[in-house]
Amino acid sequence: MIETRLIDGKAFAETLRARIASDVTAFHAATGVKPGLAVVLVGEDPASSVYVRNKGRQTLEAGMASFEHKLPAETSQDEVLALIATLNADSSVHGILVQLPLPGHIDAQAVLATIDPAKDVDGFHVVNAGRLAVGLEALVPCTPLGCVMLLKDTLGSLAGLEAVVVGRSNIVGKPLAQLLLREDCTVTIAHSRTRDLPGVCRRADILIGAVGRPEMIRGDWIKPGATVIDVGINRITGADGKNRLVGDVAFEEAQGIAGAITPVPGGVGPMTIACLLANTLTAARRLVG
Ligand SMILES: NC(=O)C1=CN([C@@H]2O[C@H](COP(=O)(O)OP(=O)(O)OC[C@H]3O[C@@H](n4cnc5c(N)ncnc54)[C@H](OP(=O)(O)O)[C@@H]3O)[C@@H](O)[C@H]2O)C=CC1
Ligand SMILES: Nc1nc(=O)c2c([nH]1)NC[C@@H]1CN(c3ccc(C(=O)N[C@@H](CCC(=O)O)C(=O)O)cc3)C=[N+]21
Repeated sequence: MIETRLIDGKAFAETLRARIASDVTAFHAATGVKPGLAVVLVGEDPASSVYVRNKGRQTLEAGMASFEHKLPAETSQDEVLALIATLNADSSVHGILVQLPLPGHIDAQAVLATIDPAKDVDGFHVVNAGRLAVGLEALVPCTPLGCVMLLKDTLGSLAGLEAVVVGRSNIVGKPLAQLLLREDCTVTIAHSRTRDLPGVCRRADILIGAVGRPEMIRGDWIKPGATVIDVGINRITGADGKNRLVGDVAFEEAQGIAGAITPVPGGVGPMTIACLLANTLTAARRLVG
């Protein structure tokens, strides 16, 4: 039996936010500019509302300005594009985040393409995705960035390690695979058509769950001693009738097998917000020059 280490994303994120806050103070003193983050939320997704509220509070705590644009679900695509054009032109806004998913009548790719890549703190614009892919300086998606920070803190160098990323979305799986490649991992991206997923996962020194299926990754899919990063945020109703959050990994089963694992909540989620603030400061620095 292995003693499984808990990777405390919440504590790591608190330390990171404190460092960002002091960097913001120094940046403001040197330039007179307060970094500003604009968040655009279309419709009333309850999970998104929680995320937006947490982000807003932590943005202010970091000494940044927070601009929240909550639009009704029936807002037209043209209205959203017009708002983004206004934010692109607003010199007090250094970061723009459009909360996903958007309502079905809005083309998310068209919306993301309208964001000024220099203000694209989610790193979802094709310019930033392309720059990451070819190894140029880019704004990097927050969740993957947070995952790699936790991995490097836990393992030191990642060079040569076998990494398996389960999930290939543009917001998590694909950019995370790019970052792991940049860290010299040997990367496998698995998805819903992967054959023998348990066997593929068992090869991993670093196993990432980014699927969105509660506790799909079982204990016996984990190589003993592997480092497990659980990106999944799934709200389920427990046997007691109460709602709770679980990840994509069967956390209890992983105990005694994984070398280290992130919990849900308290793992990757808080890192996402901290990295969003870090990206906003980075964007402000580059925009102000
Ligand atoms: N902690 C955080 O900060 C964040 C957490 N999340 C959470 O991470 C999870 C993933 O999010 P996201 O990437 O947006 O999700 P998507 O739904 O966009 O992508 C899910 C991926 O998982 C794959 N998949 C689905 N079912 C299976 C299966 N049975 N076996 C293998 N692969 C499967 C899909 O494969 P295919 O492509 O073949 O369909 C797809 O590539 C969600 O729980 C989400 O809430 C997301 C963002 C931030
Ligand atoms: N444009 C865009 N960018 C995103 O980064 C983005 C998005 N859209 N849409 C939704 C997903 C999801 N997401 C989360 C971020 C933080 C927590 C988080 O802070 N979770 C905490 C608390 C969760 C709780 O208790 O409710 C935790 O896991 O400990 C969760 C989920 C970002 N996403």
